[in-house]
Amino acid sequence: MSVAVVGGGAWGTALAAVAARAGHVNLLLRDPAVAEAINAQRSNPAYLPGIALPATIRAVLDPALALRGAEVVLLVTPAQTLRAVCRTLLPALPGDAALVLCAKGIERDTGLFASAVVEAELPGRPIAVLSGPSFAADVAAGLPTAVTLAARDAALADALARRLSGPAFRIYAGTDVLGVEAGGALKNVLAIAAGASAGLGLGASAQAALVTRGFVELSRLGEALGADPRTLMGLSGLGDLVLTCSGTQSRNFAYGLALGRGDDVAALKLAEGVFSAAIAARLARERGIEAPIIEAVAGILDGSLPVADAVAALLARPLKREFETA
Ligand SMILES: NC(=O)C1=CN([C@@H]2O[C@H](COP(=O)(O)OP(=O)(O)OC[C@H]3O[C@@H](n4cnc5c(N)ncnc54)[C@H](OP(=O)(O)O)[C@@H]3O)[C@@H](O)[C@H]2O)C=CC1
Ligand SMILES: O=C(CO)COP(=O)(O)O
Repeated sequence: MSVAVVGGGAWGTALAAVAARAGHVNLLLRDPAVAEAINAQRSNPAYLPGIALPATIRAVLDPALALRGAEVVLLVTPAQTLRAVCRTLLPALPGDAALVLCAKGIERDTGLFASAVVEAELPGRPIAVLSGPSFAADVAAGLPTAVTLAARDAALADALARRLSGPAFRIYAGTDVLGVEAGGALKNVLAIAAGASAGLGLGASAQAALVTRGFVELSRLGEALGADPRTLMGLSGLGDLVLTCSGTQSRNFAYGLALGRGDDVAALKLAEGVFSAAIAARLARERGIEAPIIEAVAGILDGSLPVADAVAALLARPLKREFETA
């Protein structure tokens, strides 16, 4: 299967590097300087400095050139850009190409996950989602990584998992599209909370409590949205939550850390949780799901809740059972 990747940031470049080990890959991006660096120097200094890329990646600026003959197209731009990117690609997209959606977020104006956005913009296309605990730099460097790829069509998921896996990049196939998307989007919001806790110096015990109670919120909301609990317990849910809450290699954690320390966040890298927090809180509220950590992150980000007050509010919640027994 011939592969094209849309988005030459950290994750698009890393996924292109894996896919290019099994054959030529076109990488569509929009910055001529990055394209030149990839094609001439086999590196992406803007997004993955110091990592050597395979010669079988060709960086391309023209969608028609990049997508010609593509059987699999990975969409790897930020979640809020997905709708516009679909519209840009439409004229050049081969009719039967399978689309693999790699962004982790919720469209903030609509509350839709990536698959629903793409189904609306490019109806009738074969769609899969890829998510899981995987830092781009680790994947591009060939370090062992495992992620999930889900498509409603199980045979498609299996075929894509085989094509896109690499010697150290293991893709587990599944069919729970919504579950994979929910875990990927919600863990980013929770990682901001974990980072803020670290920035406030609340200690390792608080961190563990936040991750654990955060997972309860991810599970409750994910299940209310239709996710299979086993998916939420898997790589794209619990697995990615643990990774993203583990330290500053995560941009979402780093963003929360800066908030907790009272530092300026303006120049920080992409943190998808910033864009998903308010809509995640709204989705929870609409379904009557208690999600105090997600609510707190949304309040901190919209400026209505000072970070210290968020901690006080979480600690002031009434004591209750950890879970209800039958
Ligand atoms: N980095 C990681 O470790 C992982 C990231 N992800 C997810 O992948 C998605 C992308 O992240 P990542 O690659 O890291 O982000 P980066 O910030 O590293 O790169 C974003 C890329 O998207 C491009 N882009 C941004 N806006 C548009 C637009 N409107 N139209 C076309 N291209 C656009 C940028 O182009 P330009 O340079 O021209 O601005 C850049 O190439 C996110 O949802 C993230 O959560 C998932 C797993 C791991
Ligand atoms: O999704 C990721 C790891 O699985 C990357 O996390 P950040 O976007 O927080 O860096």
